Amino acid sequence: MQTKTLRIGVLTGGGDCPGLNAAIRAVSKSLMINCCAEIIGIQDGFLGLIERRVKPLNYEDCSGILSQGGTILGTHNSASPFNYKGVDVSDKVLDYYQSLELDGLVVIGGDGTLSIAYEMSKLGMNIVGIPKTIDNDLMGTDRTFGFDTAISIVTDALDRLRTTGQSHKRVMILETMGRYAGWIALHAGIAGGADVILIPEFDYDIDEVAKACQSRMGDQHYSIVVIAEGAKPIGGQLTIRETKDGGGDPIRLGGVANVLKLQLEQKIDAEIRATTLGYIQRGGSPTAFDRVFATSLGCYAASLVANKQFGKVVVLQDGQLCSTSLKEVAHKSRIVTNEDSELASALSMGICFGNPDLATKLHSLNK
Ligand SMILES: Nc1ncnc2c1ncn2[C@@H]1O[C@H](COP(=O)(O)OP(=O)(O)O)[C@@H](O)[C@H]1O
Ligand SMILES: O=P(O)(O)OC[C@H]1O[C@](O)(COP(=O)(O)O)[C@@H](O)[C@@H]1O
Ligand SMILES: [Mg+2]
Repeated sequence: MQTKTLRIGVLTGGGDCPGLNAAIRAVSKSLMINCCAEIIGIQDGFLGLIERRVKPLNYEDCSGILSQGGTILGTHNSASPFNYKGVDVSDKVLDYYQSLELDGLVVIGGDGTLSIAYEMSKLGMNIVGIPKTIDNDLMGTDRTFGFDTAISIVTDALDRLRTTGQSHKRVMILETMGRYAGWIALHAGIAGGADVILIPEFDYDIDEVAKACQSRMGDQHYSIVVIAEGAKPIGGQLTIRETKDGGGDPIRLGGVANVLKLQLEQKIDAEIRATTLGYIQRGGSPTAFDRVFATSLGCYAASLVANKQFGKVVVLQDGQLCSTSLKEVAHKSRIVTNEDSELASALSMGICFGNPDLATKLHSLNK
């Protein structure tokens, strides 16, 4: 009796990030090598399932892409089957999935894409998730791929801002991405030796920030401030770059570095310059760490598919790869908490977070 070839779809959804091609390559090659699977690439995330655009991926398609940024499949960060131009087309997406005769679908995405994946799995799709995003804000995993590359890019930018800031005796502000989570700013801020790190999790007191910058002006004559795009002053508003219609969160953040510059100019006697790094943070080649991590996640996902362990997402917990249910990660977001060990290190190094409550936390740690 002839056994049916396994047919597996693969899609990448949400904002692109370095390592997507490494993950596509790993899950596809691993399934081809170990299960003789046929791989169907879904184009542009869930939009490809809505608009019925797919292309078979062969072994050669998945070769030579390990170090490439972006995604060979394309992606989309506002298309949802549950809200496509205001209409719920999830039943049509399910019909299309069935007509493709797929045995399963590997969804490489962040919190938004994996929330869609969870809802589609409840309708009957066999889905395995792989966590990606520069934001590192996915619940249930200690890390997502793309994050390491993003923080190394931001760290490099901070090293460069330091030499120009030092030469001109200026306050240099750098704005990072990350939506409502401060992971990129926190980790790159530590790696880049920032004096001030402002993140969405803790609203900042402008007087605290001004005090930290002013004291550095008298001593070192320059200072480095890292601010996450989702940070805001106590009692203030988010800085919104644009709102986009479509599914999910319509808010696109951006521009807070300039807001902070204007606020600080009222408070301190120093020249201030603001830089917004933007999409540079998620373009280009992944770091060696992200290549290895994305490869491991892809291979683990392939083994879940081979064992028909659907409704799961591969995660990293306490240094070990394992899986959790899509339900555990859907409709949630992981942010920096008071208990975070890197936050504690930063506080202990005297980095200002513009928040007196956090300084109190440090005092209680030292008691
Ligand atoms: N909580 C949610 N529930 C359902 N769908 C969501 C949710 N959040 C976002 N989405 C959908 O997922 C898309 C991708 O989310 P986004 O956060 O941009 O990317 P990522 O998958 O990288 O997190 C959004 O545009 C939206 O259509
Ligand atoms: O590409 P857009 O629509 O401007 O979105 C920008 C957002 O995407 C990100 O780069 C990545 O976020 P996701 O991983 O959720 O897609 C955020 O850091 C940023 O706020
Ligand atoms: Mg997201």
